[in-house]
Amino acid sequence: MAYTRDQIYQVLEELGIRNWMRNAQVVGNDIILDIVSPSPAMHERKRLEIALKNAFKENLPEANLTLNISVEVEEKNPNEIKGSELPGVKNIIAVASGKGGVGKSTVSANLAISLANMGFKVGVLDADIYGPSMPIMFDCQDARPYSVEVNGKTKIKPVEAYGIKILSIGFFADTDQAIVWRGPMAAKALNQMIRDAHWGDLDFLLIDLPPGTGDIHLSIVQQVPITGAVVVSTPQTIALADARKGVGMFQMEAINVPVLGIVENMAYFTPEELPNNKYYIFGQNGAKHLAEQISVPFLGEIPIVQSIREAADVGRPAALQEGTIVAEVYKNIARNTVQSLVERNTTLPPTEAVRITTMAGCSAKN
Ligand SMILES: Nc1ncnc2c1ncn2[C@@H]1O[C@H](COP(=O)(O)OP(=O)(O)OP(=O)(O)O)[C@@H](O)[C@H]1O
Repeated sequence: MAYTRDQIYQVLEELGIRNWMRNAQVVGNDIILDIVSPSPAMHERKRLEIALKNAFKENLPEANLTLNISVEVEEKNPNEIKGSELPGVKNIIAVASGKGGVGKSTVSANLAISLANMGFKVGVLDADIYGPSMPIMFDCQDARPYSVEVNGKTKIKPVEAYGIKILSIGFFADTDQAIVWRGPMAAKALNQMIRDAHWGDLDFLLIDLPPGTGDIHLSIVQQVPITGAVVVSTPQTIALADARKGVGMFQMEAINVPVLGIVENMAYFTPEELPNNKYYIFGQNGAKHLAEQISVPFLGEIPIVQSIREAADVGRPAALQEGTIVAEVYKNIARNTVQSLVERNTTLPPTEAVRITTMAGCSAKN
């Protein structure tokens, strides 16, 4: 069987690394590929090699593949924004955690509501392919996104709940199906949700990432120009170790996404009958200290509150209950996030930063 160049491009396209190819020679089944890795790190080149071999084995099973992977590190502007911009979307914030179950999705949902309460136009992309929770948290499990014609192209119209535009893999595939997807397939589905969506005008698109530091993360940071990342952790030592890795991933030379800050979730518990008592179940100030140690902003702490869990389960994020202590806590984190973002945006064209400055009532520190 003779493979074509187009088939090779297709495989690279699906992996999101089409532009890393420098040369391809195809003679019948023999394929020789020259690929450049943007990272000099050995383990990343190894990971790239494995991903390529697996993808070719799956898509072009007869191919005799020879891979020449070299390193080509671009000179980077520290404030560079990667990927092509999403039309109408001004800031893209990735919400990440190293460890699973620390409350990343709950923080994403409530941060979205708090930003909307501040007057921003907000969207949420649930990229947690293996455990999409936004449909439940926004009480729209049964919703299905419509398609709309935009400039002659068919686009996906995000579902809307509480004024937030939402897209989740949960709207398209049942969770069991999504779980068995391999990296490139999941990445492709995500890319489609990002690129083929008609988000309209958004001040913020929050991307709720899966826990950990894996292929999905790499794929997203390559596909979209992420303005900054928020990392969520509990104060517990094992969660902090993973949060540190999460921050490290964004700060890697090849990824280079500014970290807007760390949020400490489940910081303490206060029983209703003892409102002045604080019990530091997972340890005290762990995430705050981590933020200080690695010199990233600390965005705030969220206590363990039963109503936060209940609100998530009934699909009405707790931040919607304006005037409550919980809503204030999230509002404070939203303000600190915007503040951090404004500081990050000072190096972008002034109109962007000025616009956000005016709307949030926050200003950049000089
Ligand atoms: N501050 C809080 N107080 C009480 N319960 C909370 C709080 N934050 C999160 N929870 C609850 O903890 C559980 C885990 O939260 P969530 O699903 O947001 O975590 P996650 O980090 O996104 O998980 P995953 O690893 O599955 O993506 C949920 O039941 C949620 O309702």
